Amino acid sequence: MSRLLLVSNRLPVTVKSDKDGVSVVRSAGGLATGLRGPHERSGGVWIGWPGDVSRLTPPQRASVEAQLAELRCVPIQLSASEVSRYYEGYSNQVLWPLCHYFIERIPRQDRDWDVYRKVNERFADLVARQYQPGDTIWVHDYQLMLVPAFLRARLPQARIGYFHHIPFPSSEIFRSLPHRNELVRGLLGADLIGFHTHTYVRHFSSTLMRLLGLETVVDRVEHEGREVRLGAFPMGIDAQSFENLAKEPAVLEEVRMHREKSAEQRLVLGVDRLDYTKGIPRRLVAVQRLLEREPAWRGRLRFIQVAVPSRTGVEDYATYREQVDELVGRINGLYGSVHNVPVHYLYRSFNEKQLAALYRAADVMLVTPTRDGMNLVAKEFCAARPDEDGVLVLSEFAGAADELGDALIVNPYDVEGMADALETALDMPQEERRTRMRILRARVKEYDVHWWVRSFLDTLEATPLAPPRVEPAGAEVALERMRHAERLLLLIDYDGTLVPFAPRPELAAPDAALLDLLQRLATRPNTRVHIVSGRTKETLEAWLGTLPVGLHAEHGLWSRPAPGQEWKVLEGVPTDWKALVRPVLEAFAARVPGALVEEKSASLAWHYRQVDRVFGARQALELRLHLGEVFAQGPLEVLPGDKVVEVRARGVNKGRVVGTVTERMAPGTLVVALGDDRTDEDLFAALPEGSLAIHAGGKRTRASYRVNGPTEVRQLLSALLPG
Ligand SMILES: O=P(O)(O)OC[C@H]1O[C@H](O[C@H]2O[C@H](CO)[C@@H](O)[C@H](O)[C@H]2O)[C@H](O)[C@@H](O)[C@@H]1O
Ligand SMILES: O=c1ccn([C@@H]2O[C@H](COP(=O)(O)OP(=O)(O)O)[C@@H](O)[C@H]2O)c(=O)[nH]1
Repeated sequence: MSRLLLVSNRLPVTVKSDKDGVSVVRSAGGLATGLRGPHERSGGVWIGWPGDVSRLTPPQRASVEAQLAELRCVPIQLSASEVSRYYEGYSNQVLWPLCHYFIERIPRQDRDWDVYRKVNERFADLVARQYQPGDTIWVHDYQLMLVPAFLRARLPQARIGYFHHIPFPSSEIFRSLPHRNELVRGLLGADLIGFHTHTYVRHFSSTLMRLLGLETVVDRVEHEGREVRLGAFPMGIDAQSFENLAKEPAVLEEVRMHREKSAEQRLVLGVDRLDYTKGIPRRLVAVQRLLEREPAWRGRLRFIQVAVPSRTGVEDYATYREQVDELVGRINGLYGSVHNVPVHYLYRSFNEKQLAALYRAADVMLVTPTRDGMNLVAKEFCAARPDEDGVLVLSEFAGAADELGDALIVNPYDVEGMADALETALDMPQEERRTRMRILRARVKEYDVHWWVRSFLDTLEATPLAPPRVEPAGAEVALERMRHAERLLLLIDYDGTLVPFAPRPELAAPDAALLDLLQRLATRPNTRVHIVSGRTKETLEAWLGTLPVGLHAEHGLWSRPAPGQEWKVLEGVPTDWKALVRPVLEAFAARVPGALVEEKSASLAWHYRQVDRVFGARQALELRLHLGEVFAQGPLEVLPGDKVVEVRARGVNKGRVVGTVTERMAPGTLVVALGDDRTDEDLFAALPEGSLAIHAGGKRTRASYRVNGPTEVRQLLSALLPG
């Protein structure tokens, strides 16, 4: 088992200071419990912020550090201003509302981005200092979205996982963020990116497509020559511990007291941080609605709402608190009596034991956030019900709803519907309560926090490590070999390699500098140049025909080895299929604005560069599936290219060119191939041993060298020329 380096904003500890000195106490939460075992067993460390220790004296600080080291925790020191801008500012006032669909709550000026970025970089520096080869790094949550990419730059070979604990919103929401691309690229530094639900994975995939044009194939995305995996790992709780608590005599005694106080009443419970995502006001209004429309429930219902103070330094939370206070007052004013009030509002935090007692005492648990990444309270309630009683009313917008379908699922925006669900829950026959609770408990107990940790780490361990990436120094090495070769044979692709992509195929004509470069290369001593392209022979002839280079069109179907010579075609390549395929491509072009069909002598291409990214990618996939089904065993190949789907006769590929041009090659010739897309991989695969393959771009490739697109290709080729 490799050492596990855990990285989170907060360390799983609390630093307490009193008259007896300072002590570092472990946190009780489920996440800390679930991760502690693997972390300690692996001999790894946990890196994060220990909280504000600025008021401690130097000896107290030394004591804290020693205690942290004992717990295998490595603290990062954050100044008060960093906490206020990176944590309270960017994390909690920008990313939090954004991911929970509250864009209107984001401040108009985003002043804290720079600090967020800087603190993320500091985290990465600290992790890199702790890292030893073979370690596994697991970064947690939205406060640290840039850390994976910062780490990847520092530790190209490291195994890095990231888990997003809050919702990942629809791409339509995410794209409203000014620094959206940096954040998404930050996550892509990881080998595995985990979310609670498939919906969040789907949102992240479409964000990748919309913002960066990256396509997810099943659960994989290619980015900068690496494969990044995405997955849904619904987080669980320490179910056994809640069950045990709920059976403890002291807890059962507390349960008895809760129930005794409301012997004639039904107990309804809500437990949340006081956060605007938790849907507390609408929940209160739903309770009010039930009392309003069903007088029989008045005096017979006791709603305990625990609201844990949270982010009290952020203004929105203070306003929200006032709103909740006011509502509670209004409902109690309306439906309270001298003997009791319907809403018991407790603005404070409870420990797990006290919570277990409340959970076990409740008849109905209301968990109705408007958005929630998972919601652990819902799961804790089930775990704390070994009596198989109690009804869970759960918002469809909590991640937990994907797993807990046997709860009463409600839309938290539909107040009337919530009042109905509350009434259904209160009236539910015992047998139904038991059946539902049994199923809920089975799920919560099996897929607990230990399962979650294991399944994420197992997937991360099974993810192939990023292949060693040849950075620009690699191109330097290639250049040295080219310079020292006795003879050079250059096989160069055109679009995406020598010229950048243009909106339409006919707009990618060579510029004067490129023509000059190719002319000078082709007349360099002992150097031969061949252009190997998917283009038609007419286009290559028109654009490059006067140069002293070999031309190979339509992926090697046509070849013209030198100027003045005849174009030769591969014999026996069928073209009769075009009449069948053309109408299909045309139909797809007609329904996809911006798409176009290009006809070549023995192939057809469906282009979608000018189509909306997400729609284009989907249609391209549909077209490929459709053609694949129709022509499954036929004489055709359907090739995905760069914003193009090409259909051509099977067996015609750029690899064929290699055989003909190297046939009478003089000894001491170094063959060098340069290309950017899938069709160039055929060329690379066919190269004789000892050749150089250079990929231009960020895709996965069999080439051993990589440069960054046409500008760097041209620089590399120019460096072969004198002066
Ligand atoms: O083998 P290549 O030389 O790389 O040619 C591949 C295809 O290139 C052309 O399409 C691509 O370039 C166009 C101009 O920049 C761009 O508009 C299009 O989106 C790209 O896919 C060409 O039209 C195809 O026939 C070639 O097969
Ligand atoms: O008085 C309280 C109320 C809640 N919690 C804990 O806080 C966590 C809340 O997690 P959840 O996923 O429900 O919501 P979050 O607060 O993370 O948005 C749960 O584990 C609760 O047991 C607590 O310790 N004391």
